[in-house]
Amino acid sequence: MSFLKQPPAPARPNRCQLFGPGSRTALFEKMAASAADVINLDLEDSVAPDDKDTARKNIIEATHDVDWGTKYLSVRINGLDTPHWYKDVVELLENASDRLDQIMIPMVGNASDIYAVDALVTAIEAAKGRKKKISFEVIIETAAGLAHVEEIAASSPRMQAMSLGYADFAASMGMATTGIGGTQANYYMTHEGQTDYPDPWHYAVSAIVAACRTHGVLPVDGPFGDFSDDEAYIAHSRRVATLGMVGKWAIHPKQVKLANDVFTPSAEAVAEARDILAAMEEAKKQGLGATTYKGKLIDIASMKQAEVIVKMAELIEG
Ligand SMILES: C[C@H](C(=O)SCCNC(=O)CCNC(=O)[C@H](O)C(C)(C)COP(=O)(O)OP(=O)(O)OC[C@H]1O[C@@H](n2cnc3c(N)ncnc32)[C@H](O)[C@@H]1OP(=O)(O)O)[C@@H](O)C(=O)O
Ligand SMILES: [Mg+2]
Repeated sequence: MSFLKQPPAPARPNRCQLFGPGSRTALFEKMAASAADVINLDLEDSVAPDDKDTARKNIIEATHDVDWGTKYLSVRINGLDTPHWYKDVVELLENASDRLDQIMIPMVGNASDIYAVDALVTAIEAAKGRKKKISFEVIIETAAGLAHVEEIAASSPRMQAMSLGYADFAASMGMATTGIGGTQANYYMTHEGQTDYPDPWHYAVSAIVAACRTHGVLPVDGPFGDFSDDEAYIAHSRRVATLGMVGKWAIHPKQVKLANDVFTPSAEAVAEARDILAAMEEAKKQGLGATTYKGKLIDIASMKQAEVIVKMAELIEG
């Protein structure tokens, strides 16, 4: 291991982040009753420009009036290139109840964006005597955000999670698609009559996971727009879970179970991980650093892989 230690990510389940517009108050109780670990009340893209002030008032009231149970309650503010964001932060932090856990900052391009929000949040917390320090999550959804992903992950002790925002990311990168995540019809390879569809998002997902794991931040996958296609949502979730992400957004309640199923280690996976740890304990007693499990090599690195799965399962079991 390098002398540079990899800090642990926040020890809380983050399998699914259910989004809902702050302008649709009828959804709030349904969101609170869902099985999502995280709730994202939205002031940005799902709220029309004329509804921003009403949505902000609705969300502030919902932090007082709705029972959010044990969910992690996050509010997505507007981007720092808009005339709304400072009002989002000031009015939320001056009026929302202590139930508010987190602010989601969209369209982040560099660490200075986070510095600006952190300075404003810190001042209001002090002025209002807020007890609970607000955590941050960000969306990587621009070319600049991806180019500066590591400085963003390291930008504030408040940073807890980082998501990939597919629609804005595709637009910012100039990608020839209007799809929000998933397989893209024109991103294919052919060989001797066979057609294969590789993953056009692979680099962005891996870059976010690497930056997050280096700085102890939760890597999360963003939206999947076609909520009629469960199979594609599951396939996309399995790919990003394999690459190290801990959860995915739901833009419709039917996606919550799909995400929870993929990002909750299966009983078989946990049992196998525990078997691997037991086999390595046995090997250690015999002075061995490597042994076999089901005919395959396992060694000290396999223990770290197995510990990831066991720790996640124990975190979710609570
Ligand atoms: C694109 C990137 C993003 O920013 S994504 C995040 C921002 N977008 C959102 O927050 C959208 C959230 N979803 C919705 O607003 C709605 O789900 C919908 C507009 C997609 C569909 O609404 P509707 O037609 O009302 O859905 P149904 O009739 O199918 O609803 C069935 C049932 O579920 C209830 N419902 C609907 N949505 C939600 C929800 N989000 N949470 C909880 N419950 C919900 C609905 O009321 C019905 O309930 P009922 O059965 O009791 O009637 C972009 O930024 C990027 O960069 O990537
Ligand atoms: Mg966006």
